[in-house]
Amino acid sequence: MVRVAIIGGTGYTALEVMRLLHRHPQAEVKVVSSRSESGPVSSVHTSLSGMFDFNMTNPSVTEIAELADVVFCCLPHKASMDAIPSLLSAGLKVVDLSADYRLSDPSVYEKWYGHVHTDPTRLGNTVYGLPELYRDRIKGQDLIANPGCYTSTSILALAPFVSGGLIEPSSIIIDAKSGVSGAGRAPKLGTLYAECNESFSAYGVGTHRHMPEIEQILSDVSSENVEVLFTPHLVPMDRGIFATIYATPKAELTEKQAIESLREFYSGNPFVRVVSHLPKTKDVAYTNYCDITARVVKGRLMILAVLDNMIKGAAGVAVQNFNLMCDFDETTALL
Ligand SMILES: NC(=O)C1=CN([C@@H]2O[C@H](COP(=O)(O)OP(=O)(O)OC[C@H]3O[C@@H](n4cnc5c(N)ncnc54)[C@H](OP(=O)(O)O)[C@@H]3O)[C@@H](O)[C@H]2O)C=CC1
Ligand SMILES: CC(=O)N[C@@H](CCC(=O)OP(=O)(O)O)C(=O)O
Repeated sequence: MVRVAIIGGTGYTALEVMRLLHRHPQAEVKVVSSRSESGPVSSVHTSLSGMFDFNMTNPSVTEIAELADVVFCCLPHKASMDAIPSLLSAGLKVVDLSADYRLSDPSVYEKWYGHVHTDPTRLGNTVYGLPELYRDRIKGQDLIANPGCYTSTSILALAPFVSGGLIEPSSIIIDAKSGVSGAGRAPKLGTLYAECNESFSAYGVGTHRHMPEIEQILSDVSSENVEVLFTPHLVPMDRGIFATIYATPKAELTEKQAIESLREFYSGNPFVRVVSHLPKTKDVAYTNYCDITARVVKGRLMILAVLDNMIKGAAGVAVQNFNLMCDFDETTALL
């Protein structure tokens, strides 16, 4: 049995990690750490009643290392890189759900996140936890940088086409929409009910920090430098990401060929479903699936992809990475 600690216990992704690990036969959640709460886990996350009734605590790193083997670090970026070096030094394995270890260049991190990275030597040496692309590298690692929700949707949709050299690498436009839980549980003006309900807004136009993350990974799987225009939108629904992506094929491409390229690339990958219908966020809600299809319209390629931001976009892929790190079946607790 692998002993697990979860840090940032009151947050949304922590809740989803707990819900998934509850049915994991080889993992036991021993610690749920919180700065702000000390009562039973199930008093904060009432949907976990009867499942996690022990108290949240705020243990030291040494205490966590005595009680656990693997940490799911469910903190915001910046707080995460403050916590992770000492967790690793204490011999713990870590799945980091934040963005702190995803980018490989400290100066790119500083530019997009607006502060200096305090653990820069690990950037560029930490494996990006998208199993469909980096499965073999994830196995046996001590630290995994779990991908973002918009980024997973966009990268999974585009990887087959950029790696196959099928599209112009600077022609890509990603129009992405997220449910409100993507912004986390901490109260913010923009996610108050009266601000976002019955409203649909774009944000971070040209400045969103997921743009360099998408470009870094797509350039890594392609032989060319990939540049994208990425625009996120907030949609008044609880959960789900929908990405509509446009790109110019390098040579004539039929819809059948485009869908076939997706099918070939994801053959043997249990959590990417290449579908022929137009996918909906409800198709993947509460699941670890990413559903993708493609269309060719007026000679342009359109790729449409959906996933649940808190499962395949965060906690689900984190458990997938945990399974790979611990040499368990990748699908354990996820199907
Ligand atoms: N929500 C989503 O769909 C996705 C989230 N992510 C990433 O996962 C991470 C967690 O997200 P999510 O669960 O939604 O976030 P939440 O805001 O819901 O929860 C984060 C938790 O971290 C703790 N925390 C907050 N600020 C600090 C701080 N400054 N120092 C230490 N602890 C802090 C709090 O827990 P406590 O008070 O209990 O200590 C808080 O509840 C983030 O990095 C996020 O960007 C990634 C993909 C998708
Ligand atoms: C709706 C919403 O606010 N979404 C978040 C993205 C959440 C996520 O996946 O991001 P990280 O893990 O990279 O923090 C945002 O735009 O910042």
